[in-house]
Amino acid sequence: MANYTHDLIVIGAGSGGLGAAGFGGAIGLNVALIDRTEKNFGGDCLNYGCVPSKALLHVAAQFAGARAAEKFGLRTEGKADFKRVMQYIHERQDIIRKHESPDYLSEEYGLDCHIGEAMLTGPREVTVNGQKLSAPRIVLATGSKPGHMSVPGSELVKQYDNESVFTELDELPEKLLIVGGGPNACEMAQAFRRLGSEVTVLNRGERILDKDPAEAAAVLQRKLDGEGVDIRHQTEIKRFKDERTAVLVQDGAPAGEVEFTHLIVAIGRRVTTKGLGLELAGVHTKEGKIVVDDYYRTSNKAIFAVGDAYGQEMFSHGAEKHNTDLWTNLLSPIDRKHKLQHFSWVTFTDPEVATFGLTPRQLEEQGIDYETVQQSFDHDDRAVAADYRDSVLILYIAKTSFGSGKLLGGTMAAPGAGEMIQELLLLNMLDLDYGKLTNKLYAYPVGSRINQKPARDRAQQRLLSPLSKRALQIAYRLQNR
Ligand SMILES: Cc1cc2nc3c(=O)[nH]c(=O)nc-3n(C[C@H](O)[C@H](O)[C@H](O)COP(=O)(O)OP(=O)(O)OC[C@H]3O[C@@H](n4cnc5c(N)ncnc54)[C@H](O)[C@@H]3O)c2cc1C
Ligand SMILES: NC(=O)c1ccc[n+]([C@@H]2O[C@H](COP(=O)([O-])OP(=O)(O)OC[C@H]3O[C@@H](n4cnc5c(N)ncnc54)[C@H](O)[C@@H]3O)[C@@H](O)[C@H]2O)c1
Repeated sequence: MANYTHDLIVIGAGSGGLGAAGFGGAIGLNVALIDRTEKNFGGDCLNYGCVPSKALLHVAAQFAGARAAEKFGLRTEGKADFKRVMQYIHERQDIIRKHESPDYLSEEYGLDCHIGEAMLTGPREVTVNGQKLSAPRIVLATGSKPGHMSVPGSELVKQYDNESVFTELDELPEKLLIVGGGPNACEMAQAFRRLGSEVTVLNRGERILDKDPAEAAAVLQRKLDGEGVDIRHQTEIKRFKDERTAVLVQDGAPAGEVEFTHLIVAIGRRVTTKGLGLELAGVHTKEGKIVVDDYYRTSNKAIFAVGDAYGQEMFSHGAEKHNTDLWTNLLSPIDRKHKLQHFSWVTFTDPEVATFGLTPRQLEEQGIDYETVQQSFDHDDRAVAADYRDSVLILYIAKTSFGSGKLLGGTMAAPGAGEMIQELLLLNMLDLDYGKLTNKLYAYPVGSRINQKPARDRAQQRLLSPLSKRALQIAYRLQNR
């Protein structure tokens, strides 16, 4: 320690950096946490990602609810007052920001917070605002940046991304064009459509949410279609004719033009390392990404990467997982390897699409024998009462000659799916048989009873086989003479 200014230096104060630095501070280490601006503390999640997008979706859901009530006599009119919508979003952010500000972090966790552009200037040295800091370990939690369009004519057009949508957009778009088909595009499309914009989505891929199963994505696609979002697949912008007109290609062939008043680009995120001085610290990159091993180490063994900068699980809770593993490795001689067995993610549209555990591709790569169970909501009493029968639950269950098989993963597309899958995720994390749910008693009619339905059906099938029916009849008659 004597030769270093700090025990640990963390660059980036987003979900990744806050977690890495916060734990160090909590155990009493001398930790420096650096971000380029004070308002960036909280990172993408608080400032331009999870929090504002969920607040926006919340407001949009109020509009959808009011419109849905029209068939029961409520009269509604008008579009959203966008300034008030943004005000609501910013107020929500401010509440959370109080616990992620440099002052709060210094006071609560004893962190030495610096505001400025950080640069690695040696294998264990970081320079910020001309000051040299050093530590035996450095964590890069420098995040990612939104991708932008660079087709001919791009310079004519204002491209909103997830940052500028929440900091610069000051009116409700009349005709909104969204490029992308992932969670960001889907959440934005539904939110703005519900607030009153005309929305067109252009997706390069064959379907929306290509990291979730097709059957689940189809449920959301039908909902978005029903709400009037115009989604065009295998479609891209070839060029911008002017600031309001995009010329399209579909599957390589000309596909007309689309007019818009506003454009949001949601085509994924790129890890950016420009200006970070990686070469001075011997940290290698490949195609712009930081090269990391399964233990979050870069090519400089004193320097680690977590969060979006790690390049995998680009979610807030992905950063949380990385930090749990990282701190295990920083504190113990036995290293914890990065593994992706029990991860989950949720797209917070209506319906939500929630996926957990292993995907079919991972199961096949790992040579695991499994069966797929697909459960409809058609006869679920809660789904009937609350009118969400067009929902689906898909489960992957290990094939086994004993018991009912472990729950390996799955996806639900339904309102509240993100909450409803939580007990399934727990079974999956604890490596338990799916059949454990068979005798769980749910309060009627909670939506999560759907999780039990396939387990009960399977138990009933076994119980009602001709042989077991015969045995049950004999047992009954012997007991009740
Ligand atoms: C629209 C949208 C919605 C999302 N919704 C969800 C969601 O609902 N749930 C979820 O789990 N995830 C969601 N995500 C993903 C989530 O926001 C990110 O995965 C997460 O914020 C990444 O955190 P991070 O700390 O790795 O990076 P960031 O939050 O990007 O933080 C990196 C920080 O490093 C700083 N930095 C970089 N370089 C330097 C430097 N040289 N010097 C000083 N500071 C530097 C930056 O200023 C920044 O503040 C969403 C993303 C988007 C775009
Ligand atoms: N609820 C959540 O957890 C949530 C919500 C929003 C974003 N995020 C995260 O933020 C990150 C960014 O999300 P995203 O949806 O932008 O990225 P993504 O990589 O998940 O999806 C990008 C989409 O854009 C399409 N695309 C790419 N280039 C295109 C082009 N030129 N023209 C048309 N379509 C094109 C792709 O086909 C794909 O559907 C991801 O890591 C995501 O997981 C998470």
